[in-house]
Amino acid sequence: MTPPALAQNNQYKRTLLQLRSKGERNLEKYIFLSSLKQYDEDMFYAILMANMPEICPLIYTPTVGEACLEFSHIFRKPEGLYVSIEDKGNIKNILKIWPKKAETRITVVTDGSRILGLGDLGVNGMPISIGKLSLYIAGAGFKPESTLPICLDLGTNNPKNLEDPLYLGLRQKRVGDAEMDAFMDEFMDAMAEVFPKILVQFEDFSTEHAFHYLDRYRHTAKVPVFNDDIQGTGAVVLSGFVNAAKLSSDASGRALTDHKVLFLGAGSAGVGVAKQVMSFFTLQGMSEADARNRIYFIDSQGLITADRPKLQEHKKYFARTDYSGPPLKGLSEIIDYVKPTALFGLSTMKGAFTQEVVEKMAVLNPRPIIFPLSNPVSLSECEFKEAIEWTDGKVIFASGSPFLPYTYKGKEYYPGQGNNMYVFPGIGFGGVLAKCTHVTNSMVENGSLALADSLTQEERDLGMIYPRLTRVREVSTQIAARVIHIAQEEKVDRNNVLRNMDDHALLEYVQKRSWYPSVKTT
Ligand SMILES: NC(=O)c1ccc[n+]([C@@H]2O[C@H](COP(=O)([O-])OP(=O)(O)OC[C@H]3O[C@@H](n4cnc5c(N)ncnc54)[C@H](O)[C@@H]3O)[C@@H](O)[C@H]2O)c1
Ligand SMILES: O=C(O)C[C@H](O)C(=O)O
Ligand SMILES: [Mg+2]
Repeated sequence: MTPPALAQNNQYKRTLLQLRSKGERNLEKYIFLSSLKQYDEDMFYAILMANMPEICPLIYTPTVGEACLEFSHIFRKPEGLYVSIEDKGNIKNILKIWPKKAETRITVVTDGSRILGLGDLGVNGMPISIGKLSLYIAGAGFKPESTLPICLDLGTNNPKNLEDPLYLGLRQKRVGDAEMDAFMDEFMDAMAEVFPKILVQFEDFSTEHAFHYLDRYRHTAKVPVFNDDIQGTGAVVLSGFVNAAKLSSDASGRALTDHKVLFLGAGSAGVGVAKQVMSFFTLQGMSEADARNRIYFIDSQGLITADRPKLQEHKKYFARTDYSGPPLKGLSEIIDYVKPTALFGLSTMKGAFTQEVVEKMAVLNPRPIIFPLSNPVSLSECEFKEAIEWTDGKVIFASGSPFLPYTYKGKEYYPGQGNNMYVFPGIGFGGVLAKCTHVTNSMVENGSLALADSLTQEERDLGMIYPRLTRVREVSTQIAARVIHIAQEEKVDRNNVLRNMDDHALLEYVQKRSWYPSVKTT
């Protein structure tokens, strides 16, 4: 008989106590949880799932950013697969080393070149792939053995890495584009051969490569592919905007079609979000051109206009053709010109939403929508507390990284977390269960709308625009079911068993296929 002191529930409480005894030392908590995952996976997921708001920021954003910065120093044991440029010509054999080939269904692949807003971290980006896959398991119900974290080592341009004697990756500068293309083509072919049932999520590639490889593979690869920073972020922000715009319009009396969105930051995330946010307008009957017209972009040089010489390809679509005055540079003057109802930050510029900027938004709008989405929290364009105080509690807020609720003038306010973690687990799970051949735009868009619809009345009454993190499994199930439905409509599904199921039956099917840890937490 198990002695009472070793009963599973006590071991759960004991492990939590050990974790919490580390106080504010979040990186140590990350290391503790990472070791726990390696020696008692069930306990790790039980703790994560039962304490999502507390543990998620430790294994994911923002602490995962610290873990990446320190990865070559805190590394204990490999948890994923590294594929290096030196493996070129032999990638298939490297992939075959992975022990659980038959079970593998989902991978997160990064090349470490743009980790959160922290820049090129090389193979120190591996914790991003690991953290995202932990959320695929806890958030959606993938079986742990079906997940494969991958970090590609194509060199690094970060001098800190190159000088660090403990750096785990290749000590060389990044290879050029032609060499990278050839490597990626071989890698993608090998992935399809070794893991024919896999769905590939690209993560934290630098902006040009993020767009390039999504375009290159999304229609042609033999396995389904999506880019989380472009499409996942687009989906999560569209969802938050759908709910925020209604709240804002209720206060202002403005039509939903009158919203205007100003973006600070025109990288893969900003442009990905804008493309998705366009469907907010087109779903209300606006033309593509009119929807695009509701969106303005600022990059490091100011308002993006079409007459700017040498404009990067991914910025051209949203470049304004209706402004011809002297270049507008400062955020504050651009707000005066645009008069936006919503301000989104994907700029990696800490504090860019200053008091002046936020107050201006509150003068223009009875309920301004302000989303500082840059990660980790140290790069957030503004803090929740600031946004509440500077708008006298009127702001509709979502940030990329988590903030705590804040009490202002006796009322408690809840920040939204506009982080792709709310959607990628459900989109991936739906895609894999449907055995989809491709991840289509409509699957992503509907995943987003399912998230927007998932708010409970209690959450709506509190003015929330995203569901509570404690409900992420339930919400991912709804997203996954909707994604399967759309995959069927678009005929990219291959799972005949699901074809005749109605929405209720699909939801039940997804629930039944979700994995849970066996450890009891209560
Ligand atoms: N919330 C989420 O779920 C989520 C998802 C993806 C990315 N992000 C975050 O978005 C940020 C951007 O990611 P990215 O891939 O687009 O990176 P990126 O580096 O390609 O883009 C940054 C953009 O910000 C602009 N910028 C830089 N300095 C500026 C300044 N002073 N003024 C105005 N614009 C400036 C750049 O010109 C560029 O257009 C990162 O912090 C990332 O963590 C958040
Ligand atoms: O990793 C995150 O927290 C979100 C996003 O994918 C990012 O790159 O910032
Ligand atoms: Mg990312």
